[in-house]
Amino acid sequence: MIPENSMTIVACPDSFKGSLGAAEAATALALGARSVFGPGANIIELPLADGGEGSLDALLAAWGSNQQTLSVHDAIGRPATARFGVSADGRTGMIEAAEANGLPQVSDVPLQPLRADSRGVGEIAVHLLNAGITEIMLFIGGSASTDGGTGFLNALGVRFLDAAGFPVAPGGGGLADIARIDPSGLHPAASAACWELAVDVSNPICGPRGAAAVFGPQKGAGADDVSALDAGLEHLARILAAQAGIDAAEFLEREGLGAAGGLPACLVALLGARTVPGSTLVSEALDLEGLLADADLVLTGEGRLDSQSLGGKVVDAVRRLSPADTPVIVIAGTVELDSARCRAEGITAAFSIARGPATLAALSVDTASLVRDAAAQACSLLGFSTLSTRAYGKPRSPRP
Ligand SMILES: Nc1ncnc2c1ncn2[C@@H]1O[C@H](COP(=O)(O)OP(=O)(O)O)[C@@H](O)[C@H]1O
Ligand SMILES: O=C(O)[C@H](O)COP(=O)(O)O
Repeated sequence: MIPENSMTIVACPDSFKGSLGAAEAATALALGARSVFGPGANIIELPLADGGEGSLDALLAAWGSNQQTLSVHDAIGRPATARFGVSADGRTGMIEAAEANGLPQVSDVPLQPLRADSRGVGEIAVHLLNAGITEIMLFIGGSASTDGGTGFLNALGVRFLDAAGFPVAPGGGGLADIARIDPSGLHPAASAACWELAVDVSNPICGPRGAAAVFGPQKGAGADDVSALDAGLEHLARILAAQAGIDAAEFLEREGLGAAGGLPACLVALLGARTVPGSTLVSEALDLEGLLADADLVLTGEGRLDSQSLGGKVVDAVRRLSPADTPVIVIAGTVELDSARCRAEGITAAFSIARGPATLAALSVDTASLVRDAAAQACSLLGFSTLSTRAYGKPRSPRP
């Protein structure tokens, strides 16, 4: 064991999708580091998320608060239970939208791409507003709905009416019938609240890269459904832009509005929500930059380290927020980036957990102990160079 009393190590991985949660991964990295640096090392476990699944757990862990649950409706209107969080000071509420409108929650029945809506997410928001919460963070993605956020706003009291003055059908299938949006019943605390919307994709609301064309098929939409949903979203976006005094052409092309079936569209136009990349909102909420500032070593990880990892995912946030002279080690199931690319991108080194040829199924069974061991291997080498030179080797990699 290499003793090092003053060393601070931050273990801040994403989950290994399908095989290990972020909290378990952080613990495995920490155990690996501890086995090398001993009990004196200050090891901070900080499970992270990129705004998708796991974001609620990451924030609850960091806030030290318990999850709460609420009876809501799932994407097809069935009773469901959704988790959400509230910060210890009671000011900030946190919603992981897929808890209510997630695709997995409705995969026990045939998918209903035209009917599915985001009402249940809005029901959580209403509960938070009723509790006096003034800041609401929404992590969206993995949704079953393509309704442009109309279900959400409807839960908050906004009415979407057809030409005859009747409420349109719920879901993306009703969007084309909207003639008028009536905000007169909007929850009284909604406009004054601060809405932060963490988007997991940068697609616009409609068009070939839009919510319906790109994500509709995974929600069960066939070609005709995609056309109907896309036309409905464009129609909605034009009405919203006109109502909110936003330039329609710019609104139709704005990045991120196509996340979670266009859910941001209504929130941005009617509630003034700010959209941010998911990993950015998680990092800000956890003060990742502040924690990394004091680190002597940063250990992170995820299932697969590839080019996508560098585009707004956890590893991207970690490498960008780590001080330039702090080693950043990635432990991953699959490492697609070679060493030159890693160094060029501000990752000191990346190691796969695989010790030899293995199937994903085999690696998945034992991921925690493999992560722990790979972390120990990396720490042994770093500890050796650190303690023998006291210069830490600081392999200067340019942070982008
Ligand atoms: N234990 C594991 N061993 C090897 N590869 C893994 C393991 N767990 C996940 N993966 C790989 O990582 C992929 C998921 O990547 P990940 O980085 O976790 O999620 P995402 O890319 O969605 O952020 C899986 O499809 C699989 O190929
Ligand atoms: O449509 C959605 O819910 C997402 O923004 C994209 O979904 P995915 O990240 O689960 O593919």
